[in-house]
Amino acid sequence: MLRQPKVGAAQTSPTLPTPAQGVRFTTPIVETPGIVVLASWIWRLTRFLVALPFRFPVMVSGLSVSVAAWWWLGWPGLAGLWAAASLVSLVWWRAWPDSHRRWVTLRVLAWWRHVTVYRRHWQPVLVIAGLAESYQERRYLPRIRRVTCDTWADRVRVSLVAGTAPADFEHKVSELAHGFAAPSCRVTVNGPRDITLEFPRRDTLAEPLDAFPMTHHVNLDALPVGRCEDGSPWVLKLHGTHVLVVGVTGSGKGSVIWSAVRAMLPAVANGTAQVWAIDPKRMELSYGRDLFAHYADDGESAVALLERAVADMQDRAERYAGKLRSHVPTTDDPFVIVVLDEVAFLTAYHPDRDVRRRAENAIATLTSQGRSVGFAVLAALQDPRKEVMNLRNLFPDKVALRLDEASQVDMVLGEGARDRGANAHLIDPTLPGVGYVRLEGSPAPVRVRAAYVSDEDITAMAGGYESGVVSGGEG
Ligand SMILES: Nc1ncnc2c1ncn2[C@@H]1O[C@H](COP(=O)(O)OP(=O)(O)OP(=O)(O)O)[C@@H](O)[C@H]1O
Repeated sequence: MLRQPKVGAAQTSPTLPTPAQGVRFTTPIVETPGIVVLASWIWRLTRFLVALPFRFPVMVSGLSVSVAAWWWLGWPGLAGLWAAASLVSLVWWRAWPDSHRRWVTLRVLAWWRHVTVYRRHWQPVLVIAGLAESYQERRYLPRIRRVTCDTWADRVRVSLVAGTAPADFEHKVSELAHGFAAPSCRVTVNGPRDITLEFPRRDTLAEPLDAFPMTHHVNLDALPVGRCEDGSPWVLKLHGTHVLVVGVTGSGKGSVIWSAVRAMLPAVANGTAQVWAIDPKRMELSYGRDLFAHYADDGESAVALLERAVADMQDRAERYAGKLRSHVPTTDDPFVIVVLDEVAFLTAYHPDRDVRRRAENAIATLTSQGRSVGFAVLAALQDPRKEVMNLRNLFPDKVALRLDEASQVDMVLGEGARDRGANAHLIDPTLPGVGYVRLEGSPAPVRVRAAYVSDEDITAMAGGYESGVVSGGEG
């Protein structure tokens, strides 16, 4: 029989564990004398005033000079000083706009955003988002160390409360973005208890990008295919890797594939690269058929193409064995990129089991052995689930365009990508070509948009590469 507890034998409080002993010693409550409270306020004010010139040197010196001018020269002196400062700023802005933007405009903007947005809304947003911590009935908030601005985003450097982790912020990026009225939020870890929150001020990728001009220059390790959110070029490495582009229908997978093919054209034209294309939908790649060394559009011919690529790759590997450790594209041994539109057609949807099995074997062999001998696969896929495509981990580089479900983000970009702000499932359907990638050397996903290669561009490309080249231009 269960023992009934005696009335009053075990007293528990909701916040403290059950005491081990019957007699409890507690700290007496002592009222703080008024003089101590006052002294602490005076100390804090003095500390603030002493730190002010170090924290805001330009603002404090500007204010001090203005007060001095008013004190010694009166109102006309102050007006003259401000007129002279405005004139200098105007000349500076006209003559050296970049340095003016860096040293004046963006700094004033950062100060303004610090005061009117981040400091003002910091406490309510963090408390409501659940990022304020409580300990012994006191509330602790992460502290804003600094706000900086560049042309497109605000960066808020934050000191974390001891005992919390950057992951707490990574899980709340959506709340933070909405809380500070930004289109998105990204968390970067700088060091222990030191993170930066990046809030874009506007969507820099809202406008479609035209296809880049064709040039004579090509770098297979960095093909320009679009633009990153910060305005820098988005470059795709194809030589020495394999790339999987995932996105729902209409998300713009074709623009990534065509931008890559377009950027490769100089190498295709001089014979140091070949594009082998598989186009089960017969819509996406058939337009530029003349550009491809080999082309297949049904299950049998697609598998034959893949098996031929495997045979050529193995032949090359045999020739290189013991002599060469990496591939350099030449006309005898060109770089071969196998472009596979809707790879699931071959690996999951084709009615013939034998075709599915042979295709899967060939893709697995190419992706696991092709890198060092100059064979790469660039594949597009709509549904990243394992049942549909169980080879996705053989692709070292992946691009997540608009996806159906939140859970698919980590399937494509790897564990933790969604927590770090890669909200591919929330991409606006009116922005095809927008997606997230993980760039080399950085765990944080970057938002990108592929350039749009129109049907006319493809016709021009297929019609003759030389006629479309912009001489000397950069792609
Ligand atoms: N980068 C882009 N910029 C602007 N518009 C684009 C871009 N990419 C695609 N579009 C537009 O979106 C439409 C659908 O794109 P696309 O056919 O490439 O998508 P998809 O992902 O390949 O779809 P599916 O899987 O059905 O073939 C295109 O017809 C084009 O109008």
